[in-house]
Formats: sequence, structure tokens, C-alpha cells
Amino acid sequence: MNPLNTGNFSVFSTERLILLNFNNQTAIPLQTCVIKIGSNVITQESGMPDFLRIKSLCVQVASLKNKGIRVILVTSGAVAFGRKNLKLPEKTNPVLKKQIWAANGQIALINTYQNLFADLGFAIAQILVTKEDFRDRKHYLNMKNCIEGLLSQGIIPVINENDTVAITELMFTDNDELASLTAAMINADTLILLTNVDGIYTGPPDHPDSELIHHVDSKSLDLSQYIQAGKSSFGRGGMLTKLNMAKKSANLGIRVFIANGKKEGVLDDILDGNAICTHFEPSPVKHSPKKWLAHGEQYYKGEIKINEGAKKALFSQKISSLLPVGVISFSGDFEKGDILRIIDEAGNRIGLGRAEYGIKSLTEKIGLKNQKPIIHYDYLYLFTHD
Ligand SMILES: Nc1ncnc2c1ncn2[C@@H]1O[C@H](COP(=O)(O)OP(=O)(O)O)[C@@H](O)[C@H]1O
Ligand SMILES: N[C@@H](CCC(=O)OP(=O)(O)O)C(=O)O
Repeated sequence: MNPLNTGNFSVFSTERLILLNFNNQTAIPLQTCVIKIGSNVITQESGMPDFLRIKSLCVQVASLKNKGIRVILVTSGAVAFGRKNLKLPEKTNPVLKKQIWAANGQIALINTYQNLFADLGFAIAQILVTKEDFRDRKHYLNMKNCIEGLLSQGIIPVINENDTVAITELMFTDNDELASLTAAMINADTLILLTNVDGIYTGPPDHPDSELIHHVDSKSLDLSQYIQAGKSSFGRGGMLTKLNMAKKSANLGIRVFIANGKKEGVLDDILDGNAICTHFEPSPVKHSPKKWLAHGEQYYKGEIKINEGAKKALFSQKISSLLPVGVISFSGDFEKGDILRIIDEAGNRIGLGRAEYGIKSLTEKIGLKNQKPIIHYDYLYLFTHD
């Protein structure tokens, strides 16, 4: 193994394995990577699709594929493509406008990727999802199996939100959230969020006093103070969602880069350790069910209040499941397999878990000793770093 390059982070490669190493800490393999491409990356300032940029990104993705890396693309752009294709009357309802543009623009967007990747020798598959698809564990596993099936055939999954049905509460905050959920779902080791700036700055990116933050880890200051509320011309969520999703993913053990997709060769630079970007150091990798739970707060079906003793046990170094003896009360209508939110006596949210049984059994067991856990440790996620 030879270091190929040393900048802030270095890259080691063997024939089959590429390792990224930041500041000489433990090297992490780069085997499965989710790359999110923002609307602004693939559109010009005029709003017209930037086909040269898309082509360049496809060439770089193909190069990652040729190195044996499994790549999943999450791409925005349907609305931006549709908006340029179809002029709609001013008075059209804004939600309907977005649905029409997305329904129309997604065709051109996916065709563009399909043609470009075909020229590079790769097949792609389109996956359009809504938040609901991440709701229950069975549905989630079906989607995961499909993506893994595609990857095993060498096919590049190209994912976008199904904007025609995903409106209001059914929407992801934006595709950064979708990319981060996808990375957790398929146990990716790396998540790359490509946008139109180099990363997170200490102020507005175009301000001369603003500095790029190169490295973030669990000990870093809260960066949300630096983020401006506004977002770029075609984006939805803005930099704050990127920061939140990057932190959450890093906490699950996924290495994250926020980088400038408009820069020529950005993916190659990340791989070579030369990218000017914001890098999030990953924590130790969490088990898959915990990753599913980490993103499950919007989907919980019931809430469980636990006593101080139970809280102490859950946060201790010992591996502890949540037993009915520590449960004070519960609410909601849940069954075995549903997500539960855990709160402490003061009402603070402290974690999420998967119910081992439903309300009928919990009613019988609540407060009793020697009962089967209501949440098994393997299906317990505590909010320690969120
Ligand atoms: N502190 C900051 N550092 C970097 N970018 C910031 C910051 N605060 C706000 N932004 C804005 O966030 C934008 C990127 O987010 P967004 O518009 O959602 O892009 P995308 O379409 O790539 O998802 C940048 O163009 C920038 O204007
Ligand atoms: N699903 C939408 C993208 C929404 C979105 O999150 O956009 P962005 O903030 O540019 O990643 C579309 O394809 O237009």
C-alpha cells in the first residue's frame, strides 16, 4: 500500500481497496459512496441545464466505478429542467407548478444521465422516492434490497424525490436529507454533497472575511451560527440542512464531504486528497438498525416516558435494553416493529427505538420486573450527538 497523495487527507489504494485517511487517523475504506448533486450544480446561472457539467460529473463517477467503488447518485434538477421546458401561467398554484415541472423535467434529467452513462459503458436505474418509503422497516428493507441488487449488477442507481406526490408534510427537507437517509440505508462509508460553493464558510461564502471550514469532528463548535438563512437560486434546503445531515451521517460513522460540484475534477480531487472542501470526520460505525432509527424521528408511532434509573442504564457504558420496569407511561397507538420515541421524566426527548411488542402487551408489563425488553439494545438509538 502506498500513499498516493498527502494533503489534509491522504489516499491509499490496493488493487481492490481504496482507503481515505484524514490527518493520519485510522484509514477508512472507500467502497460505497452516495453522491448528491444539487440543482445549482447542474444548472447554469440562467437556469438552463448545464450539460457539460453533468457530463463531467458522469465521467468522474465512471472513473470511481472503474476503481471498483459502488456509487449511488442522488440528483436534484427535475424542477429546474421542467421550469426551462414549460412556461406556465403566472397564476398557476405554486405547488402544482412544482409538480408539473418535476413530472416533466425528471424525464429530461434521467435521459441525460442515461445517455451520458451509456456512452461510458454503464447502465443506470431510476428510483423516485417519498418520505413514506423510509417509514416502516419492511418497506425500508425492500428499497435497500433493490438498491443492493442494482449495485451488484454494476448498475448506477439514480435517485430523486418523487416531487409529483411528495408535497408538504410528505416532503424531505431536501435531497440532502434523502442522500443522508440513503447513505445510512445502504451502509455507505462516504457521502459527498456537491453544491455550488466549496463547503461551509464562517460567513457568507462571497464575503472576503469568510473562511472555509476544512475539517469538522464531534468536538467542533456548532457551525449553524455561520449559516445564512437564504439559499442559492435553485436549491431548496440551503446549507443548514447540509450541515445537519452531514453531522448526523458522521455520527453514524459515515465520512462526509461538502464540496463544489461546479469545480472541474472535484470527485477526483476528493479521492486524491486535494479537494478544497469541508470534511466531516466520522464517529465509529453504528449498526444498520440504529442508522434506520437515527432518521426515524418523524415516523414514531408511540412515545414512552422512562424513569431516571432506566435513563441512567441506557446512557451507561453497559449494553442495556429498555425494560418495562423503567417505563412510567406511554402514549400513541403502536405495534411490534413500530418506532417509539423515548422521553425522560422531564419530557426531554432522549432517543428512539423499535417496539418489541405493541400497546396491549406493554399495558400488561409496564412497571413489572423480569419482563422482555420493550426496546432491544440493537434497536435503540440515543440522541447523544444530534
Ligand atoms: N456559511 C455558509 N457557507 C456556505 N454556504 C452558505 C453559508 N450560508 C449560506 N450558504 C448558502 O448555501 C447555498 C447552498 O445550498 P443550496 O442552495 O441548498 O444548494 P444545493 O442546490 O446545492 O442543494 C450556497 O450557495 C450559499 O449561498
Ligand atoms: N427533487 C427536486 C430537488 C429538490 C432539492 O432538494 O433541491 P436541492 O436543494 O438543489 O438539492 C428536483 O429534482 O428538482
